Amino acid sequence: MSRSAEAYYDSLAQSTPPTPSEPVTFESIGIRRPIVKALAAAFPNVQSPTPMQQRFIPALLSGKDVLLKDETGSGKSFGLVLALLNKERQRAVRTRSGALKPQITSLVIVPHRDLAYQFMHWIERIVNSPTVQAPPSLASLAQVVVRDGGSHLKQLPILQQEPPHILIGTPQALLDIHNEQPDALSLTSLSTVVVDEVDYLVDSMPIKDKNKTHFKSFLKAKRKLERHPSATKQLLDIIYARRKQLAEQENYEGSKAFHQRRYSPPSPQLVMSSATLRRHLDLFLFRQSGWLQKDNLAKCKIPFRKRSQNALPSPEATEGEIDGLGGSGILHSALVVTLSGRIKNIEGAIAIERKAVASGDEAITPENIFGGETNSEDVDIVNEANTEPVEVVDTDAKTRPPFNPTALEAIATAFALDVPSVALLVLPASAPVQRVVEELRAIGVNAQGLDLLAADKGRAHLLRGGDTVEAEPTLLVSTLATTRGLDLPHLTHVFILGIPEGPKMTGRTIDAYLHIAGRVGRFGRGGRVVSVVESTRDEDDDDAVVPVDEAAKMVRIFREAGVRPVIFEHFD
Ligand SMILES: Nc1ncnc2c1ncn2[C@@H]1O[C@H](COP(=O)(O)OP(=O)(O)OP(=O)(O)O)[C@@H](O)[C@H]1O
Repeated sequence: MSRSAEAYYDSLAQSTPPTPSEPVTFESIGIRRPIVKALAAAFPNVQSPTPMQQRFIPALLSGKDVLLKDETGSGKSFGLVLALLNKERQRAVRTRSGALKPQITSLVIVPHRDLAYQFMHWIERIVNSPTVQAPPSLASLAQVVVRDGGSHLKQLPILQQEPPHILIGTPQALLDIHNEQPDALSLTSLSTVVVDEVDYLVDSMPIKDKNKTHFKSFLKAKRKLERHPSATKQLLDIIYARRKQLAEQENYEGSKAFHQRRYSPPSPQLVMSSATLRRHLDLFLFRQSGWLQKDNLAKCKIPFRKRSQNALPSPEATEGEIDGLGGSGILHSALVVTLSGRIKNIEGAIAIERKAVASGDEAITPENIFGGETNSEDVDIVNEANTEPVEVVDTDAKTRPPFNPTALEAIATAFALDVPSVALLVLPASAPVQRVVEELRAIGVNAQGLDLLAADKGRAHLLRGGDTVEAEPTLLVSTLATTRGLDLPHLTHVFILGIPEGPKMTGRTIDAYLHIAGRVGRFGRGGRVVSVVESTRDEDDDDAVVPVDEAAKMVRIFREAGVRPVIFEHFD
């Protein structure tokens, strides 16, 4: 970037926020006019930058490192895409023939394949906007590298022949490519590196007091983490090897190393983003990693607003008054499946006034759906409505169901009663998605695996706006590992099976809950989050000693996250 451009963006980043009478536009924060026009045509709902986009986009365009933290669904990833599209194409290198060859400008590291494709879809939509005349080829603008049965290595020649402006990839796929052909990613001459969902990709340990009893096991776990760094850590260590070395030197040699750092060749700016950033990770990134330029860093963060108990909604609150996480109007509920097979609301849930979401005059009750034993005739009738042919589940040939059937039944009932259009079910990280889809279909739910590569399924959900109502409500099924950061605009409900990141309760558990819940309530929309957990408590014997059960953990998650659960009306 030229010095004058850098100074211009820097002045935008430094400038005092405009007064309310001065409308802030994407152009006024440095996005070029053709991109703004294409954006307006492709995403008519995106009219002006959010306050956080107003802060981080100019900072990114000025070449600063950026640490970005804002609520789920607040437009962080989308704003990053706009800023990256806006960047000047990276310095071209002279080939032997003397021609100028473009290089990869920005590398975006994301935790899973579907998020990579989401970035790609956004770029594709902007580029294919009718306002863009003679659009560049999509491959020259952006490419995705993900591990799909080893096919990512076949992409090497394409990457080398036509390096994209923006390369989006999952960490292991990128590392594989780098190990195979170190020049292919031109890692050290990139202009920008973005790590989205950084707290998922870079692990760190909470700081422990040496006098505490578990200090030895903490040290052991810490050493293990250091011996086996995540693929993202390895990549960042490669890209920022020089920065790291100088940062370490600076610790010992002070100002001499500081001057060396100032005059050493530029390294790519680093942008890291997430809705949750625990203090120990913040400290690790800032003090220990050596990746960031501390004196050229914009920290664009809103603090996590953990509300005090008093700030929680009163029992008399109505739906509109509930200020949920990740946006206003999210309702959080939890259904508990007891040892005796009952399904009931979690202890402490409050009742609120609520408009019925399910359509139709006839009252729908759990009994109407699962009144007695579900027999095969019932299943066939309901399945007729499914748009997809259903693979018949031969239960005899199958092993034991991976989940408590009553828990799946609770989800099916809640889905039938409350979901008007599209809901998401999030399973634990390594759960068998297809198997659960089959089990749900067998009990009449129009379930589909969330697959953003299949044009007729998940991808369609991703690309459509938020106002379409499905002819038949759909339940998209995914896992914790594949939902981080996904934007499904017309989702109204999220169901969570079990304790996220369980069974141990740590800060990551709370963060995982916040991220899953954050798939609804995006950009000020409402939504509902329903967890379904099992209880191991004996209802007939209050004094029986039992191991800490999922229901008790769920109560703790709500408490730590500052959420008061509300009663899911259709259950006890
Ligand atoms: N300035 C804007 N005005 C209106 N809508 C916007 C704006 N910026 C982004 N959006 C919309 O907000 C939604 C959420 O965006 P995005 O996925 O970037 O959020 P996020 O903060 O990255 O969420 P998460 O933390 O869950 O990853 C998208 O549907 C996007 O179209």
